[in-house]
Amino acid sequence: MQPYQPRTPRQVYSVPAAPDSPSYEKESHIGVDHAALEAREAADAVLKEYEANQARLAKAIESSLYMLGDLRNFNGDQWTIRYPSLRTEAGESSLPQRPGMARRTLTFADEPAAAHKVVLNSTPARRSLKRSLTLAPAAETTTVEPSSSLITTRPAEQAADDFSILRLDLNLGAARQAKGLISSLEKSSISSLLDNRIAASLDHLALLQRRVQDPHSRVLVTGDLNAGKSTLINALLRRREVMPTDQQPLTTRFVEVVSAKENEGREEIHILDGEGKYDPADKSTYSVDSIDNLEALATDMDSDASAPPMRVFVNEARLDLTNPSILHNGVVDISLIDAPGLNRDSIKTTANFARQEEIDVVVFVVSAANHFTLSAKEFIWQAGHEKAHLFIVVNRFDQIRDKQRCRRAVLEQIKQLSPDTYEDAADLVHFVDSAKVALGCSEEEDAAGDELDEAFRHLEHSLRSFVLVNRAKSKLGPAQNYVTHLLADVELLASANSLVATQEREVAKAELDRVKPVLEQLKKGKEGLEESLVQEEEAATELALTRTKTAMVRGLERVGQGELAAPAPGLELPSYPGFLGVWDYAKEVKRVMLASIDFVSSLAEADARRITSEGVSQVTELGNKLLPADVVRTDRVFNPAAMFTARPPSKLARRTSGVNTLGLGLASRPQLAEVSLSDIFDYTHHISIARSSLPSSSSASASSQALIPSFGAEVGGLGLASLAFGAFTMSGKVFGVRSFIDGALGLSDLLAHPMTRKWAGPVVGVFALGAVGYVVYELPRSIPRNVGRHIQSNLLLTGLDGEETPYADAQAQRVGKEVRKVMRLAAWDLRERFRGAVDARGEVVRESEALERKAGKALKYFEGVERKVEEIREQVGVKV
Ligand SMILES: Nc1nc2c(ncn2[C@@H]2O[C@H](COP(=O)(O)OP(=O)(O)OP(=O)(O)O)[C@@H](O)[C@H]2O)c(=O)[nH]1
Repeated sequence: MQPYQPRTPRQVYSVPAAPDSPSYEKESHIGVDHAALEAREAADAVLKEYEANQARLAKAIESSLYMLGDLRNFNGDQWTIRYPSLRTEAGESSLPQRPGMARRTLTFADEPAAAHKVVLNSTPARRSLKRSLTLAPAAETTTVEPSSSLITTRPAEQAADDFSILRLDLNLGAARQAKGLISSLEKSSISSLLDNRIAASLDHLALLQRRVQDPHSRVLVTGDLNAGKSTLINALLRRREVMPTDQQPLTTRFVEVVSAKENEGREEIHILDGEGKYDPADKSTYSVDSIDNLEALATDMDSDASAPPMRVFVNEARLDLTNPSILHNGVVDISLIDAPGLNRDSIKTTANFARQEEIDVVVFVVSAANHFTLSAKEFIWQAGHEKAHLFIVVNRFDQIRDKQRCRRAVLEQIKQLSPDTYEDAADLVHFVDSAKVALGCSEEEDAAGDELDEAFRHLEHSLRSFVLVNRAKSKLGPAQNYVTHLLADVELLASANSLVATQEREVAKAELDRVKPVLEQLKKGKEGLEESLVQEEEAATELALTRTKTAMVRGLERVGQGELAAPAPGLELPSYPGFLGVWDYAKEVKRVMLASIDFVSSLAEADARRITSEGVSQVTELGNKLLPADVVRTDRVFNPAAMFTARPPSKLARRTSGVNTLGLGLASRPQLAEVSLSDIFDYTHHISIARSSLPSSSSASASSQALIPSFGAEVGGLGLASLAFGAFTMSGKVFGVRSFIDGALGLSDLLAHPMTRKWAGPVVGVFALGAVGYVVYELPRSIPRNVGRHIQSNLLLTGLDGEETPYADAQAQRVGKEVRKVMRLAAWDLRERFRGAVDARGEVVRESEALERKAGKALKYFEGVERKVEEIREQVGVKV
C-alpha cells in the first residue's frame, strides 16, 4: 500500500525547462502574463482538489469512527469477535491461483488447532487494500499442530494476510517463548484484547479527524542573514513594516506571524513561556505585549534562536479576489514564521524547528547576490531529510544584472542540494524582488494590482498550493493511509467472522433439524404414554385384586367346610385324640385352619408379584418404544420380593402359623384363635337348622334350599351361603340328622298316647343315651366343621379387628394397593424420564434457536460491515 500522493503543481505543469534552456526565462514566469495565469489556475485546481479530498477524508474518518465504535459495541454486547490468522501452508502457494485469489489456511487465535481452508480475495497492495474470505471449495476443517506463525513476525510480502492497525500483539514479554500461550488464550480474552485495540484505533481516528480538519498551517521562513526574510513576509502580508528590516542582521528569535482574526482582530504579541504548550485560551501559557514593541522584541540582541518564540497577530492590508490573503486561503490559515538568519549558532535550532510536524512548508530565502552560502547548504542538508521539497525564494533578484547567469548558477546549486526541489523548480524556485512588493504597498495607497510583480504573484500562488500539497502529504496522506489499512483490517475481521457466523448458524440449524423432530415425537408420545400408563396400572391392579379375592373366598369356603383353605406344605388337620382331648383338638384345628388361610394370602401375594412384574415389564416396554434411543433408560430394577414388605412380618405370626408367609398371621390373633364350646358342639347351629326346617319338615331339601338365600343375604351377597351350609351337606349325615329330628318330633306325638307313656321313660332314656353317643361319635368330624364355620363367618362378616370390610375384600384391597403402588412407581419413573428427555431437548432447541438467531444476526451485521467498508472506501475516494 502506497501512501497517498496528491497531485502537485509540478504534475499540473509541463516538464520544466532546463536552466540552460533558451525557453527557461519564459517558463520561470517572470513577467509572463500567460504563464502566471496558468500557474494561478493550477494553484486553484490544487486548492479545490485539496478541499474535496479533505472533505471526503473527514467524512470517511467520521464514518470509520461510527463503524468502529459500533463494531466495538457489537463485540462486547452481541458477539464475541474472533481474531483470525491467515497463513500459507506448504504447497498452497504453489497452487495455480487466479490473480487476487490465494489459498490460505485460516485459524482463530482462541482455537489454533482448528484450521479452515479458505480463499483470500485481495486487490494488489499497490492499490487500496481490499480483502475478503470465502471457504475453499474443498472446505474442510483439519486439525493441525498449533503453528508458531502467530508468534513470529510476518514477512512484509504477507501484509495482505495480516492485520496492521488492529493487529494484536499476542506474544508479550516473557510469554513470547511460551508455546502454549496462544491456545491458552480464551475467546473472551482475545475479544477484550481486540476491544482495547479498537479503542486505541478510535482514539487515533479522532486525532486524525482533528488533524485533517485542523485549519492551521505553519510556514517557516528561513535563510541566510539579511537575505530578506522579513521583507518577504511583509510583502506577503502587503504590509510595509510589520517585520522589522534593516541592512544589517536584525531578527534574533522566531517570530510567528498570525492573522489578527485568530485573536479577535487585536494586533498584539504573545510571548510564549517556552515550557508548557501554548494555548491562546490559557493566558498562563504566554505573556502579552504591544505590537509597537515588535521591533524591539524581535531584534533584542539578548535573545537568540533558542529564545521562546513569539506570536504576532497582525491584520493584512487588504483582501480581494485578485489579491487573496496569504494568511487565509479559504482552506487553511497560514502562519508565517520569521526565523533568525542562519549562522553557526542558529542552524541546528532552525533545522530542528523545520522538522516539526506542524511545519507544513519551509521557505528558504536566498540572496540572489550570495547564492547558497555554507550555512544555507548545511541547513538544507540537515532539514532536507525531513522536507524533501523546499520552497526557495531567490530574493533581491532586482539587484542582479545578469539574471540568466544567476538563475542558472542558483538552480545548479539547488540540483545538488535538493534534487526533489529542483524537479519542481518551476513552482518551487522563485526569483523575486520582495522589497518592491513590500515597499510598494502601503496602507494608504493602493500599490497592488498592475504594479505587483507577476513573479511575486506566481510565488504567492505556488506557495499556497505548496502548503496544501504538503498538508495533503503530511496530514491527509497519513490519515488516508490509516483509514485504508483500518478498513482492510475491519474487512478481514468481518469476513472471517462471517464465516464463523455462517458455520455456527449451520451447526445450530443441523442441531435443530436433529432435535426438533425428536422433541415433537416425544411430545406426541407423552400424550399416548399417559393413557397407556393409566391402563397398565388399572389392569395390573384389577387383575391382582380380583384374583386375590377369588382365592381368599375359595379358601374361606373350604375352611367353612371343615377343610384347610388350601393344601399347604407342613399343614394338616390333627388327628382326633379322643373325647378327653376334644378341647385341645379344637384348638389345634383352629390354628391349622387359620394358618392355611395365611397361606392362601401368601399365594395371592406371590400371584400379585407375578402380575406386577409383568405390568412393570409392560411399562418398560412402553418406555423403550416411545423414548428416543439416546435417552438413558431406567436404572431401577424391579424386585418383586420387596413387595408387601412395608409391614414387617410378625415373628409371632410366623411361628404360630408354622407357615413361611408374610400373611397376616391370623393364628396369632386371640379373638380368632380362642376356642369356645360352640366350636365343639354347636347346638345353636343345630337348633337353628332344626327350627328352620320345621315348617317344611316334609321336605328337607326344600328347607335347605330356603336357607341358602337367607344366609347369602346375611353375608352380603357373597354367594357363600351354599358353601357354608355345605359343612353339613358335605358330611353326608344330613339325612340321618333330619331323620333323627323327625323321629323326635314324631315321638312327642306318640307320647301323647296313654299307652305309650308306660314305656316312654325307658325309651327316652335309651334315645338320649343314643343321641349322646351319636354326638360323641360325630365329634372328630363336627369339630373341624364347627371351627371352620366359625372362622368363616367371623372373617366373612366382620373382617379383622372389627373392620367393616370382609376379610377377602380387605386382602384383595391390600394386595391391589401394593400392586398399584409399584405400578405407579414404575409409571412415575417413566414419566420422569420423559419429562427429563422433553426438557433436555427443549433446552437444546431453545439454545440452538438462540444460537441460530445470534449467528444470523451476526452474519447480517458483518455483511453490513463489509458493505460499509466498501462505502467508506469510496468515500475516501482518493485518486490512486
Ligand atoms: N533591493 C532589494 N532589497 C531587498 C530585497 N529584500 C530585502 N531587501 C533589503 O535587504 C535588507 C535586509 O532585509 P531583511 O528583510 O531585514 O533581511 P532578513 O533576512 O530578514 O534579515 P535577518 O532576519 O536580520 O537575517 C533590507 O534593507 C531590505 O530592504 C529585495 O528583494 N530587493
